[in-house]
Amino acid sequence: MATHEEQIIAASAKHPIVPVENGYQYGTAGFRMKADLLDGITFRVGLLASLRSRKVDSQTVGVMITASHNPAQDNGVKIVDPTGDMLEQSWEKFATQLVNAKSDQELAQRYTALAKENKIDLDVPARVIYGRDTRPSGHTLVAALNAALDATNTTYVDYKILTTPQLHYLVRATNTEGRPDSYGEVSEAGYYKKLSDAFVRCMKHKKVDGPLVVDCANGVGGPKLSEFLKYIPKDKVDFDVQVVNDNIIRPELLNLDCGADFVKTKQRAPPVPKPEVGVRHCSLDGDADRLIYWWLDPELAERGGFVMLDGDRISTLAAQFIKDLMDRAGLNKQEDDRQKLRIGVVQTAYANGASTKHIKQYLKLPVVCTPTGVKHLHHAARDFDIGVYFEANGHGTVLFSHQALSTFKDTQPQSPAQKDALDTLLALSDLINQTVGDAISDMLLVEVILAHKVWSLRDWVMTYSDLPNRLFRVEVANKDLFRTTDAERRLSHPEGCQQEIDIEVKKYTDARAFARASGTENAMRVYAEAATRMEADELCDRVAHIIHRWGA
Ligand SMILES: CC(=O)N[C@H]1[C@@H](OP(=O)(O)O)O[C@H](CO)[C@@H](O)[C@@H]1O
Ligand SMILES: [Mg+2]
Repeated sequence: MATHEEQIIAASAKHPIVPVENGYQYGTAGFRMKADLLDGITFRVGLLASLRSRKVDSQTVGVMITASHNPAQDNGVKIVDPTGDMLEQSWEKFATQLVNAKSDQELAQRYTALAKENKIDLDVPARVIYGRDTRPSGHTLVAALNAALDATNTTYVDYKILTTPQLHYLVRATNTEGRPDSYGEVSEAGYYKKLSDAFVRCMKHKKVDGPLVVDCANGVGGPKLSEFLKYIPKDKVDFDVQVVNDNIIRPELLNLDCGADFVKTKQRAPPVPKPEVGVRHCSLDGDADRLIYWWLDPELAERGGFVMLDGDRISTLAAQFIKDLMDRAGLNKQEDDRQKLRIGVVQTAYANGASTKHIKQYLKLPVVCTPTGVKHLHHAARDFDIGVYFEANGHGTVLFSHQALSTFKDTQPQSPAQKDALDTLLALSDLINQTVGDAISDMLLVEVILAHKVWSLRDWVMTYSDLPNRLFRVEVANKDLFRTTDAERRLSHPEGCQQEIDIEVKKYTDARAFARASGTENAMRVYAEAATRMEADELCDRVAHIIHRWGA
């Protein structure tokens, strides 16, 4: 029988890597690029997934093939850990090492070396499950992945087309099957049943505030949302959803002038289908893990008629609602601070300053700022019993600790109102995807909160006023010259650059600006906010000039 190394060498020869000058790096979103570069990379990620499974006592590891909001010709591949979280950060460098091996032989040797260094027994079973978004290239990448799984004697299940959060759900459900902490039935249908059951429990005696048009970016969210809607019992909840931009037959339409990323970055409605004034809308991204609400409101003229409710808004809404429920459930009353459940919000530097102020001063909750990338937010949110985290772009979720869940379950209610609050908290913990940000689950969360509060989108947006802001992309010769500190809010390098930014920021009212190298693109990003639109634009311009000059 051929050894592992021989099997890997033979299989790898059919999935060659395309060398690039600076090598590949497992980044915020795994490996993501033009799909035609990804065959060899996906093969090698398959090798790592099998090592990872063997490292974690043969638990099931996930692989997701998606490029989210990127154009249709791109694709990407990333690993999901057994808990449903993203790949443990200390393993990202192993992915980078395998992918940058120069030959099939070197690859096989690195594989064996990694196994040895990490004390991985290559004879124990390895289990992997995987899914992909609607991109046509996903099909061939799956073949590369299978080849690696076969070469390493890994057992696998192909879940075919899924949203990214569905795969995360399935990984956690698989690894908790039959246990007291079972995450749900191990199937796509199980995911729909869990969400719809929790939604019905949350919506007892409540009504959804009118129709909702959901723009699915012409991605996987379209068919999956339509499927999910079939699970909602019409006699229990009247949820009038119109699914639009759900054309997955023409792949070139994916993320084209629609979807959450378009809405957030362009700050305008997708042109197609023509949005109706006053109707509630939301947009998902290409793999359905981001969510942005919006509508056209001619009466809010200072917003140009287009009003957007982004990740910061979802996060403040959720934090306030959960805090209020905990008050009503009598859980914030404990005299002893050590017994209190700690609720907190995690944001990045891109969160609008007005949202941060609102959370601190009005909701009186702690706010933590982390570097960009959901893995950082997810990690920080774990430090709370109830950790609410969202990136401004609409990616996020709420994490409940074991302590929080057992408190919700074990508290004996003294009144019907208290019972109701405790039931709702428990139902919310099932409704919210705890593994990763999930646009479908987050949308249901928003609908539940608005229904409980009997709020329109306008009521929601009136909770505070966003500071006008601008996000700008600056191309520089070498973005690596720029290094950040203080959760990316300041530049430590090149020395002297931050001082110049500080001088500009001081010239404006309520202003804030920062620059950082993008982790997903070869460019610098500059963000600025200030009291007025003009000031924010001008400040952004000036900081962009500074970055341009230092980066030349
Ligand atoms: C300003 C911005 O939206 N940045 C995005 C973007 O990261 P950059 O490192 O800024 O390219 O892509 C990340 C992955 O999707 C996402 O987590 C992040 O929020
Ligand atoms: Mg996405």
